[in-house]
Amino acid sequence: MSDRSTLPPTAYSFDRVFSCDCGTRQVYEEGAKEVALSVVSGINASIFAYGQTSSGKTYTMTGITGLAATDIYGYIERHKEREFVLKFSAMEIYNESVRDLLSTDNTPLRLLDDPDRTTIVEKLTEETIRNWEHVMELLSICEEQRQIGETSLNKTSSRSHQIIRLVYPHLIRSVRVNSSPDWMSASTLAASVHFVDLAGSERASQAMSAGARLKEGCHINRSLLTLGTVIRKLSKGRTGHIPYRDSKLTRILQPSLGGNARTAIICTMSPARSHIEQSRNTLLFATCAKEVVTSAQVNVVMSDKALVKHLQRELARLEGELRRPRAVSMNNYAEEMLREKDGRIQQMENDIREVTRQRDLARSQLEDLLLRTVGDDQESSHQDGIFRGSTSDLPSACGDDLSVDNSSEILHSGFLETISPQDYPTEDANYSKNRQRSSEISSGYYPASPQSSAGGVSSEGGAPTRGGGEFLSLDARPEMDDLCKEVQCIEVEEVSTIRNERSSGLLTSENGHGDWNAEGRASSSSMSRRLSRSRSCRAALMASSPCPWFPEEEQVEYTPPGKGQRELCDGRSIKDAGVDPMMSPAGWPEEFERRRLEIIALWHSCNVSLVHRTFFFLLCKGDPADSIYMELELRRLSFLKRALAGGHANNISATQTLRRERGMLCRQMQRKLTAAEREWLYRRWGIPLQTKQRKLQLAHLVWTAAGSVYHAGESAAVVARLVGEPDDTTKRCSS
Ligand SMILES: Nc1ncnc2c1ncn2[C@@H]1O[C@H](COP(=O)(O)OP(=O)(O)OP(=O)(O)O)[C@@H](O)[C@H]1O
Repeated sequence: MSDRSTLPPTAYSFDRVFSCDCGTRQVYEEGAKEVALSVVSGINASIFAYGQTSSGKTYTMTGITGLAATDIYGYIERHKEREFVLKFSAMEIYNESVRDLLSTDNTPLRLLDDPDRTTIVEKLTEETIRNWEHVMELLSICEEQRQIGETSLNKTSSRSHQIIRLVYPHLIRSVRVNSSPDWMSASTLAASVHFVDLAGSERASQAMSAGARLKEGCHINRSLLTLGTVIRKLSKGRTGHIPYRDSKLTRILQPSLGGNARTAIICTMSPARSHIEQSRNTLLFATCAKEVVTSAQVNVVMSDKALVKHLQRELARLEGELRRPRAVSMNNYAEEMLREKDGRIQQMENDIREVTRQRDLARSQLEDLLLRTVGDDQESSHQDGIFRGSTSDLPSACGDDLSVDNSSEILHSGFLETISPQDYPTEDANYSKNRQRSSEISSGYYPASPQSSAGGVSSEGGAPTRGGGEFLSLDARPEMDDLCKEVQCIEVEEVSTIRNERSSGLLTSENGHGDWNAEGRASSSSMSRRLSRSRSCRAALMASSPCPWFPEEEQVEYTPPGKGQRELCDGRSIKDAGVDPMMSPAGWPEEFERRRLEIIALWHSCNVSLVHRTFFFLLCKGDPADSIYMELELRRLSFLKRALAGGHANNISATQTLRRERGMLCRQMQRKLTAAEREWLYRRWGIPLQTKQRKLQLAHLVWTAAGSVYHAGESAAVVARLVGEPDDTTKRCSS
């Protein structure tokens, strides 16, 4: 008794079952066409015929191959937009040798493995199809070339496995590949369809083979046995080793059996009762084959050029994606930076415009002021017969009407006369007197310190001469000019002209204290304005200082801005001239002190020229009109400070200039001061007389305290003494 579980099933189910009288076309249409035409979509296809000898495999496959080829070619004809190449090749596996059916050369072909795990039949002929007739011609060639032999069952029994392959690479434009978001402008699909007519699967005994036929049968059965094993294993789920390589048939058909292909297996059977065993085997084979699952997919093949193009596009896309988030943030950052820069540039432009406007305004006011004061002075000199008077003459001869030139000169002569060797601190009486005097004079400017009064102005001191009051020697001038470059110059041609005019009697002073008028206003447009002169205007240019080197009369007397006195030299009101109209007269002294301290601190931090500091300091003494110049200076220095902080200005250069300037001061001490004067200065500045580098020390002491008005005044006095001369002072004090 046999075990029921080992018995073959009595019923089988398949996709299609065709009867004996069913035509090949129907088999093709219902069982093979769809699979065969997969190739035009880029999917590999395989159609097998399996069955015992003489069951009609060759008959069926010949028909199906022809019909499929016709349909494929027809499809190509209907789709002219596709560039295609249809290639035809055919081989047979006879006695485990692969032979090219399109070649007369019977040399067995080698099988090679390629990296895609497919098997390549080396040197297999591939015919490019020209037309449908060409396909038919090639099919007939294959039929003729195939090994056939007579068996007991089939006079023309196929003794080999025939594989006809149609390779269908074709170019398709605008297809979407692998659900990629990018449409490829062109892609090449490459697929092939195999038409496999297997040799008969009968047993040798049944075929009653002998001799050569028996040998053939052994090989045939070996291949079919391997095929059956592969199919059976694949039907169980691809676990374990699949023995594709055990036969050439399974090696070549590997992609069609369980890989990337749609496969149709047509099993043929003989209705004869005598073949029931073979029929059952065929049914079992078919049942297993039905369980095999393949993984067919569209095969996209690109040319190197297309591939490079595609990869470049893909690379650009990925780079773009990578860059996009950063680009967005970078763009935001860059935009923010640009906005900030634009804002700064705008601010700087506004500052420059404002500073330029105020500079021009101040310059014109100063020029007017100079015209008036110079004229005043010259007129006074003419009237009193004093062109460059001594300090002793000043109170009586000039009174309030000191000109800039004379005041500057007096500044120097006052120093030399006042700080004459006999007046030096060795003269204790004068020293004490001067201390007292200086304290009085320096009200509002200097702290009452012993030093501030040391060597004070000897306004009561007789009639000193101008001994030693020489100006810079010629060889020192270029150096000075160089160092004073940044001090803006007032062009004094006009002043000279006026001097000439005045000397010819065009301008006269009405009195020593009151207003000036221009008698020649009709002949001189520049002088046509009635120039009102106030003590405040004069003070703006007076080199007055609490320093003891300057006479008492030179000290600026603070004039609170008020009605009638808030008028500038050119007759404009302070408001018109840019002075803060909101500034109350009462608040100006405090504001003046605040601004002056601020300016001194900025000079220090910006390494501003000592000469510039000196003249500015000496010029701005608290007159309300000074607010213009001080505001201008503040803006200029603030701008410079920002530029230095931002690296837009050369601080090193400024430092070097400052160092050279101090060197110049050191040399000027030797040139312009007597030994006694120098000694007095050393004592005053606390420099031991035994020190070797006394002059250098002093030069490096001036203008070094950023927060002391007193120190600034002392420094200004020293520098003015060393570098100043009337004309230079006038020229360089535009700011
Ligand atoms: N459906 C059919 N209609 C008419 N004749 C058929 C049909 N199928 C097969 N034949 C005929 O049967 C004979 C054997 O067929 P075929 O050669 O195709 O068998 P086979 O399975 O290929 O045999 P083998 O394995 O020995 O090559 C042939 O003469 C063929 O013309």
